[in-house]
Amino acid sequence: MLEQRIQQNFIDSADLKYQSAESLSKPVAQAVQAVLACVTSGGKVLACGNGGSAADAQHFSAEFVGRFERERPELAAISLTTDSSILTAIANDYDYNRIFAKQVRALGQSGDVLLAISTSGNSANVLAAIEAAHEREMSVIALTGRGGGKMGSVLRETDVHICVPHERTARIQEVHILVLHCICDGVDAQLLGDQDTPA
Ligand SMILES: O=C(CO)[C@@H](O)[C@H](O)[C@H](O)[C@H](O)COP(=O)(O)O
Ligand SMILES: [Zn+2]
Repeated sequence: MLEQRIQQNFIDSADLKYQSAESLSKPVAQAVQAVLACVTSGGKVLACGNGGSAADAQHFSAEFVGRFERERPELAAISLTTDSSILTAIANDYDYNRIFAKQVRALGQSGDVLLAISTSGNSANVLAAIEAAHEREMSVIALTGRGGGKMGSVLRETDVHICVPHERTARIQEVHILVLHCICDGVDAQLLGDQDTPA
């Protein structure tokens, strides 16, 4: 019974990845071009999200700043989920919903990219970060699910929306991490060529 349940999770996750390969390849390619244009002209990626999506933001930033699969120059990315002093001060003195927006206003500059991750598309602190990014003339790459939620309706034409066609948070997150790896892989391929076999 338990093993059957586990197998079903694997099957559902794989099925969703097959579906998403078709529907998401275009916006993911747009995201690659957007972050590439940003980091090659001196900009940086600011990444945010809650819970598992906070982990995804950190995972992505680590692969940009450190490396993905191949050696290449360091790329500028900062996760807005990691400085506990900043996070607790803003949450304590203002509101939890402002933990990312105030960091975007402090660090964001025109030409930077906000990577905004939310499976529901409705997390208030991520929505506030998008508003702050637009104020700073940054573009937004939004990773969502469940139809995009409120995030879907605040994005601009110059932003990129990668909306996973599913309702379950866990399944959506599993595609989000694949999308982030595709962005890292796409950036590396554009910078280094696509001939090398990754380690
Ligand atoms: O990882 C999980 C569930 O798989 C949770 O930690 C999940 O990320 C949290 O409940 C988040 O607060 C959900 O926020 P969001 O994806 O709707 O923006
Ligand atoms: Zn999770």
